[in-house]
Amino acid sequence: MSAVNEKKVAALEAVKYIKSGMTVGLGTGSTAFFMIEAIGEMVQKGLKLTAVATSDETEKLAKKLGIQVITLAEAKRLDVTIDGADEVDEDFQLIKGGGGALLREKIVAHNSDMNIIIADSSKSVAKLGKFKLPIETIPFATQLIIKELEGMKLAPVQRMRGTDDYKTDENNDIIDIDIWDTDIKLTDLEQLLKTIPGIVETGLFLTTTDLVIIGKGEEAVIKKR
Ligand SMILES: O=C[C@H](O)[C@H](O)[C@H](O)COP(=O)(O)O
Repeated sequence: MSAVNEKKVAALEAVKYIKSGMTVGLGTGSTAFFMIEAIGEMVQKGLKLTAVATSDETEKLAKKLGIQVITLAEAKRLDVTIDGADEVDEDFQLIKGGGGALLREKIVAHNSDMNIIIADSSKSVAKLGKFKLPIETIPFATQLIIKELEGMKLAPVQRMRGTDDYKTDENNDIIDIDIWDTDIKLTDLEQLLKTIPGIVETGLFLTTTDLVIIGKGEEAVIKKR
């Protein structure tokens, strides 16, 4: 079965956790797309909910499908957030941010009572780091941060869109780094990166995930923390 179908299988399983009256965090990306589409159909059929979007792209899609989008400040707290991931390991640790939405995604995850990650089977890994870890940086500091990360042997590469610097929804830069060979523990690496002024957030989501739903063939494999 194709990755696209596995994404859909996982998404359709995840939306079963949504109940009427909930405030739902909507993730970003090609897997989250199927979840948002399914929620749109549920809303069309009369389900009442409010949603907080993790990116401009998601907000646009949700509104188009008739989902009521509110701000995080209005929501105050979310019942459940459903989002994709670039990699997920057996300890519910993730790399996210392949689509550049990691900052708002991490804020929304932090403010949710439950976080469900949906992914196709290719995202499930024994060890994180084949996927380059995105980190979001303030443009003022980006070039110096790149130098610092080079010194840490993390092979930083600034993300580009054509010939321009890639910009996030918060108008920041993304640097993708290679953590595969690092012997620093992920929790220590996260802490270390966050001590560098100008690094706003990293794509390491180490503690927020409660439930992982992997589409494997026609089946949805559910893993609870
Ligand atoms: O910035 C993007 C998000 O973290 C996505 O959830 C992640 O990149 C996975 O995206 P996709 O479902 O398209 O593989």
